[in-house]
Amino acid sequence: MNYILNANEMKMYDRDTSERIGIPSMVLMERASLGVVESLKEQNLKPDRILVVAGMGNNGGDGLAVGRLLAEKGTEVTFYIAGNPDKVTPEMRRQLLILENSGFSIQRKLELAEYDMVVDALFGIGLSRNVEGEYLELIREINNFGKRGALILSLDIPSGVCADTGRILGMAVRADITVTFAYAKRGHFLYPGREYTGKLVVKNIGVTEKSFIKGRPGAFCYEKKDLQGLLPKRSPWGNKGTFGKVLLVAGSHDMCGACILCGKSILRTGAGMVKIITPACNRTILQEAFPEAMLYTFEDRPEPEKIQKSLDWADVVVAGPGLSTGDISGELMEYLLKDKRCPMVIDADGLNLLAARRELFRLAKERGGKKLIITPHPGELVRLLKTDREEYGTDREKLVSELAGELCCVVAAKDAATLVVEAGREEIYINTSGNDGMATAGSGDVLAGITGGLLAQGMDSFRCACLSVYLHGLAGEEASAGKGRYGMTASDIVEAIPTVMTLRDEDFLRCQKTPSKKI
Ligand SMILES: NC(=O)C1=CN([C@@H]2O[C@H](COP(=O)(O)OP(=O)(O)OC[C@H]3O[C@@H](n4cnc5c(N)ncnc54)[C@H](O)[C@@H]3O)[C@@H](O)[C@H]2O)[C@@H](O)CC1
Ligand SMILES: Nc1ncnc2c1ncn2[C@@H]1O[C@H](COP(=O)(O)OP(=O)(O)O)[C@@H](O)[C@H]1O
Ligand SMILES: [K+]
Repeated sequence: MNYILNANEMKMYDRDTSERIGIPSMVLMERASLGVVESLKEQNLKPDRILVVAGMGNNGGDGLAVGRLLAEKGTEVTFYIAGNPDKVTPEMRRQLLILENSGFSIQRKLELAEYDMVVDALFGIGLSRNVEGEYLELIREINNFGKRGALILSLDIPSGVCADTGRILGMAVRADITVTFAYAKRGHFLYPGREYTGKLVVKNIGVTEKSFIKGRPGAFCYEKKDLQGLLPKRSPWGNKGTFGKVLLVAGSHDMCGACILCGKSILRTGAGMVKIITPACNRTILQEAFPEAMLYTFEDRPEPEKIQKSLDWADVVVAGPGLSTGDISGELMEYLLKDKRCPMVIDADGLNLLAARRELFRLAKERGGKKLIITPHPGELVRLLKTDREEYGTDREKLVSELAGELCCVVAAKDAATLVVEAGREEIYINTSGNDGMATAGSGDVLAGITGGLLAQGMDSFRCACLSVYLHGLAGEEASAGKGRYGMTASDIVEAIPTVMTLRDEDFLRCQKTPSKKI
């Protein structure tokens, strides 16, 4: 697990490290710059001629120090500074003095020569408003150097990207590599900032969790090395009942594929059994395409006793994929929501039904608590909140939290960077796995299946939703590695689930012994 910080958190921890713990900020700056040089070495990058574009803040200070360290190693460095000298920070002033004392010249007019690399040190996490005037021109120039073939290295965050939201404040540098310090920032992972960040490298500079005394970071993500501690334990003497029975209520006359994609994902994730409630027209195709599933198929309308019996059997309910929003589906959802015994995952048309019928929304809210996970895509989220896409674009995190609060549940708000939020929990999960190949029909059904499969193995709702989203993204990456982002389909994502959940035997055994991580 890794923390993802906003600008205020980073400033607070930087300050604590220098003022309370006592590591001088010039030392932190030197470590940051040494980290940048080290990361160039790690990536085998040996630029001969570089341009450093520095602002008057501490990000600029990092830039001058990086340039100085590279010059020591023989790189030809051109230093350029922008901004009002009256606003220079003490650390940046000191860096300027060091350069002056070392005999370097510093330009105030940009030299349009050829460079192998441009170091973007104009703004870091201190950017607080839209970029204008001289800065706008500079960012355009830096991007032009990039278009002409120079490698663009951003320090901490590409200048112009908002560290808290990933929004572009006027215009931003398009980096090839961003080296950030201590922890990744939200803007590195939230779009469009993620696209501008390029390859992200995080370097330790001496700021640690010891500085979290005034509050922990509000966001985190998972990494591959966490899987061992996160995957549900398997009992060696378990049977298919031990690993969970999932009731999948999905599919309709024209949508059978959703049952298959979702149902297969449930079993591929390790749950023991799946039973599908779906219209009779889907019976033959399901038996052929998905022989592992048990079925209750109905002709005109499902019998309440049969639904009841299925609910008695189930450990977890997944409802919605391909369900359609007709009256029969509405009735089915009502039965499912009224039975509050087992945890439930609602996706797709299940959510559209909640949005269209306030009574169902109310029933969902009543069963909330730890027992409900919803997985809306942006369109479903907007429908549920009766808002519009414009508001979604303005403050997505606020809307997702609002929805979690209203339904008292866990929301996995799907998007290119999926967020997971739980009602009453301050910490949010920001997903970092996956790629645009996953924007393909049925991909969401796979996520609903993974979530149901993990929930059936006894995971807590919030951790289950975070892990499901992460695994789903990893399976998407695996699918694109094989089929490419153009050609991959949701079925490829299903088939990739086992690969991303496979631990080497020794890791698997260790995973059984390590207690599950608390977050
Ligand atoms: N001890 C520390 O504080 C450390 C800080 N470090 C670096 O310091 C950076 C943060 O430094 P600062 O807080 O000085 O901030 P920045 O260097 O990011 O720049 C902020 C400066 O730009 C001005 N500004 C903000 N938005 C503007 C706009 N749109 N147009 C024009 N001017 C604008 C601000 O008023 C401020 O003077 C980090 O990103 C990181 O690179 C690192 O050296 C690690 C240690
Ligand atoms: N550009 C992207 N990068 C990463 N993940 C993506 C991207 N686009 C879509 N996804 C993921 O793909 C899934 C699409 O789900 P959804 O829209 O519900 O598809 P469907 O309705 O076709 O099943 C979501 O989990 C989403 O997070
Ligand atoms: K920068």
